[in-house]
This record gives sequence, structure tokens and C-alpha cells, in this order.
Amino acid sequence: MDVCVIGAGYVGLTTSTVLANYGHQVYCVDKQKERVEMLRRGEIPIYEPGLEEMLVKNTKKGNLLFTTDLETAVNKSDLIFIAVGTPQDNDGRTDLRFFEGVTNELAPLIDTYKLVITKSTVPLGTNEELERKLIEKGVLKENFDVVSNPEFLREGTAIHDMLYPDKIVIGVKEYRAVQTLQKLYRFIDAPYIVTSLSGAEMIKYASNAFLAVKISFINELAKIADVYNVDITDVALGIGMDPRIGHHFLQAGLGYGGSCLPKDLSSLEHQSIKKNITPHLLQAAQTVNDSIIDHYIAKLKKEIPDYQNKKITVWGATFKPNTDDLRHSQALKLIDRLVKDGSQIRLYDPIVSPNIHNTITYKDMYDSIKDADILIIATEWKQFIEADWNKVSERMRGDIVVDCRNCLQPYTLKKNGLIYLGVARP
Ligand SMILES: NC(=O)c1ccc[n+]([C@@H]2O[C@H](COP(=O)([O-])OP(=O)(O)OC[C@H]3O[C@@H](n4cnc5c(N)ncnc54)[C@H](O)[C@@H]3O)[C@@H](O)[C@H]2O)c1
Ligand SMILES: O=c1ccn([C@@H]2O[C@H](COP(=O)(O)OP(=O)(O)O[C@H]3O[C@H](CO)[C@@H](O)[C@H](O)[C@H]3O)[C@@H](O)[C@H]2O)c(=O)[nH]1
Repeated sequence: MDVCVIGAGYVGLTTSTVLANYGHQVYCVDKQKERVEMLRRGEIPIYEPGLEEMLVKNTKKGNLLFTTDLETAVNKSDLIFIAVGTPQDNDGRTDLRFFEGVTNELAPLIDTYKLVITKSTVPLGTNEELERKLIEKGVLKENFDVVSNPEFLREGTAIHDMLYPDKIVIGVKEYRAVQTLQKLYRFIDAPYIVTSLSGAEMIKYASNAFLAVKISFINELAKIADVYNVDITDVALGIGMDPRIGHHFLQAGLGYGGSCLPKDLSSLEHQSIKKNITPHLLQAAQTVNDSIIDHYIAKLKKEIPDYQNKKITVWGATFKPNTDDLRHSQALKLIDRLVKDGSQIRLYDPIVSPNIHNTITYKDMYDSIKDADILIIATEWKQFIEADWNKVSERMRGDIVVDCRNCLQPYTLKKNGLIYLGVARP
């Protein structure tokens, strides 16, 4: 099938590449000229394991093309995916600027039948509004159907998640759209959830909200476990054994960040308030998440009252491992807070070198800890988990390792003369 994908970010690039890899002809459009030129050279603007290889293979084969020319891409395609960003505005609502920009650009280009498929995460009612606007702008009703087909991939495992999703959610008004999408996704073996446009929009928000609530739940329990000298990893393991609870998303730590959970939870909160419903649980999940940095700063202060005067190294800047994404990173929030408190930070991250006030970034993880008093693990990258702790111990001046992600083995550190401070791990 001939497919146009609008937006060459994490979702648009993964969608384009996977569809092309399974035999479709894909035109991936982005308005950023430099990004498109880069992609044409086979360089990818984001870090996503496995993506570059598959992308280059398919560009060489000619079934994956990058362009800024929306008109040609739309003309050549039967299906049009919208995968532009829907960030958070200053009030915490969804900023639909890019999505509405696409609606305006698309309207004059649709003069034969197209399936317009929304992959971007958009508030309830947005796809109905998209349909209404396209008609209002002169597109004939018989020339298009709108489909809400939210994406559930995680950064760092995007290709795997797109190939092996637990479900494919499709919000439609016309059943013919479902058949077209089943044809498009014939290489994916997953159950279909077919619902209304807003039903699909809500499934997306509900998923991310549930995950955020689950993380805040374990983080709240971690605070309680801490004061009662209980190991929270035992508690997570114990409750996770119950299949009604499950083991996933029970890792206590610095809290959730990234480009999705915080903004989607906040958006759902506003969508709820707009209809006079107070979303107590969603608000509580955010409150817990917002309180975590303060909580761990207080813990650090209790352990080392003059921590501001110590040499602190932080390992990890991104919001989670295996990505270059710094959006809403809790690690960055922690660094900001330490800097505000007067500390000078040395930072090492395997992929990014962000420019942060009073922070020196290092290219080598062991160089970053030379003469450090305190080492803080803010993101659970594999290379931190597998660090040479004897070498760490020799390089550091002090002996304190704060494991904000509960990803290390306390015993291994202790064996190497280091003091381990985890999240509720007595
Ligand atoms: N990142 C994720 O893991 C993820 C997962 C599932 C869903 N989502 C949702 O998918 C959407 C996209 O997220 P992302 O992280 O891929 O965004 P992104 O910011 O990485 O990429 C968006 C791209 O869209 C381009 N763009 C904006 N307006 C355009 C226009 N008018 N024409 C052409 N290109 C345009 C931008 O230049 C940018 O390259 C969001 O709604 C997000 O909530 C993201
Ligand atoms: O037990 C856990 C699991 C995750 N996190 C944190 O939660 C955040 C989000 O993690 P994850 O969900 O793996 O990352 P994303 O790539 O943002 O993926 C989420 O957001 C995407 C965008 O909507 C959805 O498509 C995915 O299904 C959803 O998992 C990160 O900061 C993690 O460190 C924890 O603190 N504890």
C-alpha cells in the first residue's frame, strides 16, 4: 500500500520504517528541512536501537522516501498517518498547534479517497473535530475517513513494540476503515480493539495514566517502606506475583518522566476538569511524582548534611535508558535541584551531553568520578549496572553511591568498599 506519514519523530520514523520494511511504499514528510536531508543521507536524528539499520536498508531499496513535500506525498498515498508532536502547553493542556497545522495543510490536498489516521496522542474529541474541520474546509465527505489509531510503543524498544504490540486499537466511524488497516498491518499478529474515535483516544490516555498511577503507587509505598526499614524491591516482587497486579511498572525510583506519561496525565486531568470532574487519583499520581526529588534530596541531606560542598557525579541524564530523549527527565530535574542548592555537578550519560548550568559533562564514565565524594545513578543504563565497582571505588575520593533507580546490587558495592544508598533498601 502507498502510505504518507507526517512527522519524522520517534513515532513517525518508527511507523514509516516498519511499514516500509514489510513491503509498503512509504513517504515520510517532515517540515524540518535539515531533518529530512539528514534522513536522506541515512543518518537518523534520534537514538533508537535498531532503527537506523532498518531505515537505511529500506531507503536503499527505495520503499522509504523522506520529503518536505506534503502535496506529492499525499497525492501518491491512499493512507495518511498523522504523527506530529502534541506537547504540553504552559497550563498543562495539550498544545494542538502542530496537529491543527497538519489539518490545515491537508484539507486542500485531499481530492480523491484517503484514509486519515491519527497516531499522535490527542485529547478526546480531537478526531471528531478533525473530520468536522476537513469538511468545513471543503473536503468532500466521500473522499476521506478519519481513524484514531493510537501508538503504544516505548522509546528504546520502539521497533519491537511496533512489531509485537499487545493490541491494535482502532477508533472508527466507518467499518471499511478497519478492513484497510487490517490489510496494512497484516504482518502484525495482535488482537484488534475496534471502538469509537473517542474510545480509541481514551484508551491511549487511560493506558499512560494507569502506568503513571502504578509508578506513583510504588514510589509512595517506597517512602513508607523506607521509614519501616523494609526493602521495597521485596514488596514489589511480592505484590507483583499476584497476576491481578503483575510485575511491570513497580520499580521504585526517581519517578516517571519522558515525553508521554507526564504530559498525557496532565492532559487527561485537564480534559476531566473541563467537564467538571475532579480527577483525584490522577492529581495524586502527579503530586507523588513531583515530590520525589525533594524527598531524595532530604534523604541525601540526612546522610551527608554538607552535600553541597561535596564533589558529586551523576550518571544518566535521559528520562530512561536506551534513549536520547531528555523531555521531562527526572534525572535532569535532580541535577537542576542539586545545582540550585549550590553543588557543582559532573555528569556522564552514554548518549547525550546536555548543556546545564554549573555542570561539566564527561565523555568517559570513569573520568567523571575521579575524586568524587558522591556518585548518583539517575538512569539505569546497562553500563552503570555492569560497572567495574572496584575501579569506581579506586577512582572516587569518597565512598557513597546513591542508586536512585534501585538497579544495583548493594552487596557488590559493599564488597568493593562503597556505601550503598538505594530507594527503600535497608
Ligand atoms: N515518543 C513516544 O514514545 C510516543 C509513543 C506513543 C505515542 N506518542 C505520541 O506520538 C506523537 C509524536 O510523538 P514523537 O515523540 O514522535 O514526536 P517528535 O517531537 O519526536 O516528532 C514530531 C515530528 O513532527 C514534525 N512536524 C510537526 N509539524 C509538522 C507538520 N506540519 N508537517 C510535517 N512534520 C511536522 C516535527 O518536525 C517533528 O520532527 C505525539 O502525539 C506523542 O504523544 C509518542
Ligand atoms: O517501574 C517503572 C517503570 C518506568 N518508570 C519510569 O517511567 C517513565 C516512562 O517509562 P516508559 O513507559 O518505559 O517510557 P516511554 O517510552 O515514555 O513509554 C510510555 O509512553 C509512551 C508514549 O505515550 C507509550 O506509548 C508507552 O506505552 C508508555 O510505556 C520513565 O521515566 C521510567 O524511568 C519507573 O519509574 N518505574
